[in-house]
Amino acid sequence: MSDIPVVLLSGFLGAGKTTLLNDLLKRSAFRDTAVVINEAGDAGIDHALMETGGDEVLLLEGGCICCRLKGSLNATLNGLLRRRALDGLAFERIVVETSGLADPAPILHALIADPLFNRHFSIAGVTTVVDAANFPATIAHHAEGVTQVALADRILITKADLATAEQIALVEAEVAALNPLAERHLLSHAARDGGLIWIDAREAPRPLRSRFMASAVTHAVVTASLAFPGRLTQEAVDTWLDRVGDLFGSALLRLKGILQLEELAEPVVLHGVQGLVYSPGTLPSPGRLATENRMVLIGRNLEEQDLADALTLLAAMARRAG
Ligand SMILES: Nc1nc2c(ncn2[C@@H]2O[C@H](COP(=O)(O)OP(=O)(O)OP(=O)(O)O)[C@@H](O)[C@H]2O)c(=O)[nH]1
Repeated sequence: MSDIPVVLLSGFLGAGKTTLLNDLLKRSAFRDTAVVINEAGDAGIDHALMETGGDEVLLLEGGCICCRLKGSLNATLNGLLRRRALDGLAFERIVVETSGLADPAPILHALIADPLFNRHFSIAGVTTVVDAANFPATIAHHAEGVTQVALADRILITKADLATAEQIALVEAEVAALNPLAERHLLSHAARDGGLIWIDAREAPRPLRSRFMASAVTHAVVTASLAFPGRLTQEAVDTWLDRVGDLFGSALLRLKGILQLEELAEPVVLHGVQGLVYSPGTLPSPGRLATENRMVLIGRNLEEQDLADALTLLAAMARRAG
């Protein structure tokens, strides 16, 4: 896969997204990163900026690129791609800072529905920033705060220096209830690592702790995942996806899978958002995922058992070797 990985950086208003981006942009390992921001006013990026053209694309001192969202995200990404081809703008990865009130699901949906996006880019995960002091209040009043956490592949809990140990423990428990599978990190002004924004969803996820993991506690967000052996035909996967679409419709917020297909030597990656499923391709170095299938379903207002049943059905469709 020679496509450009795109990470969505999500998190509620003031949670600390820009602060993390500033740290990321100082790291030499990320000098070939393009950052898309969507603030109308000041970028908040505190590097010395050097304009490379009359438009919204800025070359930062350390070599990174900062680009203001103009029109749709798809148009902005394609604009960056054009500038890369025509003006030699150099970047290998993109981080998109989403608005604090944005639900990542429609953003992911718009990206994967676009054939041009799929030809040149791939989704490399959602990283969500959570404010240790304010998270309970955020999710009590804003549904977007819940979805931002539920759909994350990695969660960074910021402002640990402003919260008590009890507050942090409460936030960690709430975050784990909403999204038991995401990796979690605690950050403060003294201990910050913007590099953690980066996550490649195509990399092997961490092992599941049990055959089934489900969490249905708060805010009606349910997550279920299953690891299972065997190989699936493309036809079986298509049938299963149709079935899942019919059963859950738009209540299924997200689907993430790594599957062994009979037709392919390497495991294939699947992303589904709001009824649309796409595959960015196969995992070139699957490591321990060379033989196993994994599927994660995240839904809203669904029964945990229904998600588990759908996963069991998929596992039953896999043929065992020999
Ligand atoms: N004490 C402390 N303050 C932090 C930390 N992270 C961010 N802040 C502060 O929180 C405020 C908001 O941070 P931003 O990085 O601008 O947050 P944002 O998510 O980009 O905000 P929006 O653009 O409004 O969505 C700033 O004053 C930061 O300095 C942290 O770990 N500790």
